[in-house]
Amino acid sequence: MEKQTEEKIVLDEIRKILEWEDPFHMPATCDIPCPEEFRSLLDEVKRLKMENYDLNCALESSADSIHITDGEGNVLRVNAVFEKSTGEKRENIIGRNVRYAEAEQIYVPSVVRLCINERRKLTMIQRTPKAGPKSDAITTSTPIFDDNGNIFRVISNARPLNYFSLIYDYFHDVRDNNLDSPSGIELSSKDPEMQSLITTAHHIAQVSSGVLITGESGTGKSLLARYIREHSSRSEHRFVELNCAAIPESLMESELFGYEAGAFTGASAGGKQGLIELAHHGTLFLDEIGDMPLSLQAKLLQVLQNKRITRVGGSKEIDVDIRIISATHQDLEAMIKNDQFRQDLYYRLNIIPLELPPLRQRTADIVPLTEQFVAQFNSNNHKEVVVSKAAYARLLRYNWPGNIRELENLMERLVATNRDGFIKEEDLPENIRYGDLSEGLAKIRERRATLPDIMEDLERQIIKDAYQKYKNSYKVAEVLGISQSGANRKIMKYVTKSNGALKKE
Ligand SMILES: Nc1ncnc2c1ncn2[C@@H]1O[C@H](COP(=O)(O)OP(=O)(O)OP(=O)(O)O)[C@@H](O)[C@H]1O
Repeated sequence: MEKQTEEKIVLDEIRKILEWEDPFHMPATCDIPCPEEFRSLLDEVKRLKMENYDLNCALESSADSIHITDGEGNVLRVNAVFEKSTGEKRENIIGRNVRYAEAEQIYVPSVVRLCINERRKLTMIQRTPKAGPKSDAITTSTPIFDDNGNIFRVISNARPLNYFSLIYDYFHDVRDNNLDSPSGIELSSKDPEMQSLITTAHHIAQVSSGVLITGESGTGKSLLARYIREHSSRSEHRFVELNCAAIPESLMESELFGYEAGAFTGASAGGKQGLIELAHHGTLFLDEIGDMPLSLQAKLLQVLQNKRITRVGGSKEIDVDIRIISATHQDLEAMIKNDQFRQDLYYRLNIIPLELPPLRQRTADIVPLTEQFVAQFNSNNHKEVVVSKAAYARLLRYNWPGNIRELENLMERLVATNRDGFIKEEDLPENIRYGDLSEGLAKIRERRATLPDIMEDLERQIIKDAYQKYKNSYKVAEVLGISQSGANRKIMKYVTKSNGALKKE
């Protein structure tokens, strides 16, 4: 056969394959009269057609909305879920730029646009004002680079937020207010000061400025740091934590900056990345920053200024992009006055100060937090313990020097050791039932109680306790060293009032 005729036959065949709608019944190529090399070309075209069919099926049957653009943000492809969730027909969006979609409120902000600007993979919540809040979706846009480092494609996939709430409901039975926290860090409060702090934390999560969290031990500084990270655009990247008080000074430098092979005796042969390097593009949480030695404070300041580090024993400078959240229970300003903390570093770290109030100033949160912990430990221990009203009253009066951690630990112990399903006043430790002298003094200082209030409180507890134990006023009088009539009067005052009539002795 003539070469030209052969080529025509093959070209016709290729056209047929490409136009074939039903991939399962593509034309057979074995009986086409042509040389072997052309036949294998036809087979390759068939294979590509089939592969394209598979990819289309994958795209169209994906549960996520899929959206593909070129490097300029011009939309090339979207799938059926995209059409369904945005209400936009594909022919209306394909060929247009993502800025059009933003201007038309189809999706805002365009994660593709931000991804092209920042030249990195981004995950963010993308709102869909035109289609309504039900279609707001968590969207990941991934840039694909060509050999010259230019963005060639941006592939985005999005899943509506209500999908995550379904999963949440499945595991937690009930929804609560904290679903906006993607990986489940919950921060809620009934205390107005704390509520405004949570709102601020939410807002400032988006910027990369340094945050300094202050507050007494156990107030939730680490939790707040994680919460900020979770709501930031860095949430896809690492959250690296260093407790400056928990690591010896001699190790802290290599821990933070890493080291090159053979930098010091005992250094591992291949060298090691430091925490700052590990946190590249992410968040570095420096807990107990007040314990960072002065020499390292100077080095940390350099990192913040130059955005570069050099490993211990190395000379190469490595670029780093980190956000630092630091926390302390110490008074850094006093430390600056005593030359224990560098003022210049303090200003760098403290661009956004967040002060966590102690639990004793967030009394509105004591009951909800107790309920939350009891529910959590009930579920861990397969129990259904509840807290009595009187016990709550005690918890509310206590000074909570150990803050939320103390409350959490106490509830863990009380639930685990509980036998009758009821946490009563007398199950609480003595310091909570009676308070201690310093608690009383603090209350007086803060004008939350007067001396007579505190004395009466103490007396009430002592009488109630003794009566509960001995069940009659004679014994109470004897044990407490008071007259029987005095004991009777006090029992009438403190026990009868709350318990109804005194039992006949
Ligand atoms: N708002 C909150 N809701 C529920 N649990 C909380 C809350 N805040 C703190 N906690 C819990 O209290 C405990 C102490 O919190 P965290 O470790 O964050 O405090 P901290 O201020 O960093 O303590 P430290 O100063 O000792 O490092 C943790 O177990 C944490 O999960």
